[in-house]
Amino acid sequence: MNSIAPVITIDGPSGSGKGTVAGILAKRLGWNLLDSGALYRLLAFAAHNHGVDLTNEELLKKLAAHLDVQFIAATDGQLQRIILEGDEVSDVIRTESVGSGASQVAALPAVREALLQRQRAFLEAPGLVADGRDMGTVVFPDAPLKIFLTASAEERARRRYLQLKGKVDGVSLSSLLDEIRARDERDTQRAVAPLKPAADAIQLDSTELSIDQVLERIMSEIAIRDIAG
Ligand SMILES: Nc1ncnc2c1ncn2[C@@H]1O[C@H](COP(=O)(O)OP(=O)(O)OP(=O)(O)O)[C@@H](O)[C@H]1O
Ligand SMILES: Nc1ccn([C@H]2C[C@H](O)[C@@H](COP(=O)(O)O)O2)c(=O)n1
Repeated sequence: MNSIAPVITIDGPSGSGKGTVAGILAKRLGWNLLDSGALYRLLAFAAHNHGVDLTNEELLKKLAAHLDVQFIAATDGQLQRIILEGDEVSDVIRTESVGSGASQVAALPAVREALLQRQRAFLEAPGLVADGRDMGTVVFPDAPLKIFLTASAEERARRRYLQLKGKVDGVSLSSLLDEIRARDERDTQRAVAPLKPAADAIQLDSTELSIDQVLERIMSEIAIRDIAG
């Protein structure tokens, strides 16, 4: 176990429920939270604002190293807030187009390298819940509990549809399914830190499970390992 504090990693494809589960778990345990996907989303969003092409690895690396971002922890009545260059961007970075841009910049080795230390710096006492694609394989390989959360692409598209319906114009189930499949393909097939379960990860298929059932499973793994004090 890390000498600073324990880490629980939750990796998996888009829409599997990682972010939801990681947020609830961090709150329940009173631990810190790393939403690593938000860093890639912020980079894609900042690149768009600064007119940087999503294939320009050298400029993206510099932008990643100097990203002016603040994560404000969730409080009882409020979700975590994200501030980029002084502006609140918590909602605008959640669109599927920013997600797609994030998936493109995330395939660039220099970008991943530039964001590595920034992600590891989230590890502070009393502990960290980190969600993403390579938390258990690359960023925190010594984590005492690694979860790989999946669900069928159809179920993930259905969840996303329910999440966006009424909030985003022109959203359709079939286009969400296409986007999820395209993102899965890019995230699993890239050469560097592809989405895959760590050898010692517990694989959890949430297709037929509620959020509470997923949390219950993870809490029982925490209890078995006695990692939360
Ligand atoms: N087990 C579940 N059953 C039903 N709905 C769920 C479940 N888990 C998550 N959801 C819902 O699915 C949607 C997507 O979940 P979430 O954003 O946590 O996924 P994610 O894996 O973090 O996706 P991304 O990687 O794209 O950020 C949310 O609306 C969430 O409430
Ligand atoms: N550890 C991570 C986290 C995210 N990414 C990339 C791949 C995703 O498609 C994109 C957005 O992530 P999300 O917010 O949907 O979890 O960012 C990654 O490569 N590694």
